[in-house]
Amino acid sequence: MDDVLARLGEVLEARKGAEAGSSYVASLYAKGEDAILKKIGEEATETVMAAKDGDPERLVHEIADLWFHTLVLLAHRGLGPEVVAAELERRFGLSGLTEKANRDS
Ligand SMILES: N=c1c2ncn([C@@H]3O[C@H](COP(=O)(O)OP(=O)(O)OP(=O)(O)O)[C@@H](O)[C@H]3O)c2ncn1[C@@H]1O[C@H](COP(=O)(O)O)[C@@H](O)[C@H]1O
Repeated sequence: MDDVLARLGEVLEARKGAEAGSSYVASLYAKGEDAILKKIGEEATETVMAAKDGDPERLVHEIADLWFHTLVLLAHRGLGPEVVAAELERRFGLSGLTEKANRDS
């Protein structure tokens, strides 16, 4: 899983050098950050609607769209998926320590 996110992050970084209109991501960068934020808002709404709808395939599709557009935002800000992975890992480590402390007390 880390690998596909890392490879996608590299493609998103490389698209910064692409001509506007040459690809979906290049076009989104050219429209500016507000356009990326708008897509994130739309995909978040579509995720909620898919969850209410109850179709698991549609839910996975919409969450993939949501993750994808958040990765585009990160890349636009000069960041890669590894920064979010590191933050989640840090939290997981903290919660692991808390659980261990509770067990040991
Ligand atoms: N993973 C994705 C990906 N997920 C979703 N999307 C696009 O995100 C958009 C989702 O928007 P919507 O659901 O609103 O669908 P839509 O109505 O077609 O989109 P809009 O016209 O409203 O923008 C669609 O156009 C999808 O094609 C993606 N576009 C690209 N990628 C990956 O990003 C890489 C770079 O993409 P390109 O720059 O297009 O080569 C590719 O190799 C892919 O791996």
